[in-house]
Amino acid sequence: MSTPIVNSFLGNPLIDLRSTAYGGRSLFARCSISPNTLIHTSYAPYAHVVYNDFRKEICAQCFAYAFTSNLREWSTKWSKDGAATVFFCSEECRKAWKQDVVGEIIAEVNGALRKAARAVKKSKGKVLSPGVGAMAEAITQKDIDKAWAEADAFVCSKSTLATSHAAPFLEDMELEIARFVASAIVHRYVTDHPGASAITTDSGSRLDQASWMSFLQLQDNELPNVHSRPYILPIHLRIYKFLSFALPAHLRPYAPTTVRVVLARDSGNSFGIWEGEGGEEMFGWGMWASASYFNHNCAPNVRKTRQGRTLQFTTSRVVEEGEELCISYVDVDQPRNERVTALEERWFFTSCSIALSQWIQSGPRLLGSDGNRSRIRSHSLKAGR
Ligand SMILES: C[S@@+](CC[C@H](N)C(=O)[O-])C[C@H]1O[C@@H](n2cnc3c(N)ncnc32)[C@H](O)[C@@H]1O
Repeated sequence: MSTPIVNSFLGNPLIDLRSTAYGGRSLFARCSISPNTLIHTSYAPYAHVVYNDFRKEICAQCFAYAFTSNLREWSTKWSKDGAATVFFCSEECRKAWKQDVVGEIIAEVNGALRKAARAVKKSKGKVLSPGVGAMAEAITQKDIDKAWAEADAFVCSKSTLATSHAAPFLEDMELEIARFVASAIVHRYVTDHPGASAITTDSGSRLDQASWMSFLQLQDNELPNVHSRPYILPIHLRIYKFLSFALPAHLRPYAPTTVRVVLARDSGNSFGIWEGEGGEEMFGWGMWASASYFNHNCAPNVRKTRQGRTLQFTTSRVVEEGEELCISYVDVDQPRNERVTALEERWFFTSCSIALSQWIQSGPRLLGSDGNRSRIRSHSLKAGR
């Protein structure tokens, strides 16, 4: 059965989602738009993770950074037996977070995942993933499907995942990815169990308009991602097996239908959670589903800013009726070859000829003072817009 189309932009008089000939779907101006016009707001990430190293320094609600306030860590906390302790910049943020039960469940899950990771490490139970290394160069969709089917069979045979001896060991960064996926599972669970949550979709402080349906419609980048980084498939399979072992029992049934879907959409659609405009640090990353329809241009006409957990998109110049609305995925001040490499490796496209020719003609001047500095930070596994 095909997934019904969820168009988050319906009803927005300014912008429209259309197909392009060069790069999937993209957003276009429905009318002439003045500079500095807010054209889209994406209220909260559907899935996100703050790196464990930043846990005490980042407000769990608004992502404020303690060091910006000359503090080493936040002192307002929430804690519960078995859950990961959560830190806030203010009582107001703590209250807002408490009101939205998703945060509390995620904290409990993070506690459970950490405990499971320790148990696995202690038991030294490393399970080798289905071998894909040898064929990584020429890997096809069929190979990937087969590897996931094998992982499904492994996960479904209860005995294999009954003890930590059988569950795979995850490196620190892999555990961060597992926590990211788990946050999407919690959102699904809470949506399916409205009694568990005070979540509403009409308030700016709650879930994005994004539902699981709209999440499913994000571009699936599994194959290009595996081609670009062949080592990622065994990692993804390990994360799936680990979560199937480590998730609390009520969330475990979501793993088979969620883990692969989220991992296939993470690359190419996620945004880094940065210190702020022009900030140096990336604290983690998230997926704001409705924010992921802006295509890239090295001479962008839209600027992305983050206000707490909300992403806002604002025009940086006059945009004509019918013109495409683009952000830049990379630092426009980077040398051209670096931008091209980053776009190819992380967003899987090379056909940015229009964007590049515009950039070459105008130079970085045109992009100058709009404050849009979406940088790419290389990491063994992650890079963020
Ligand atoms: C965040 S998504 C943007 C929305 C996407 N076009 C869609 O249909 O879902 C990023 C992906 O869009 C495509 N894309 C974005 N900008 C592009 C460009 N300038 N040239 C070619 N493809 C582009 C690439 O496939 C990239 O991985």
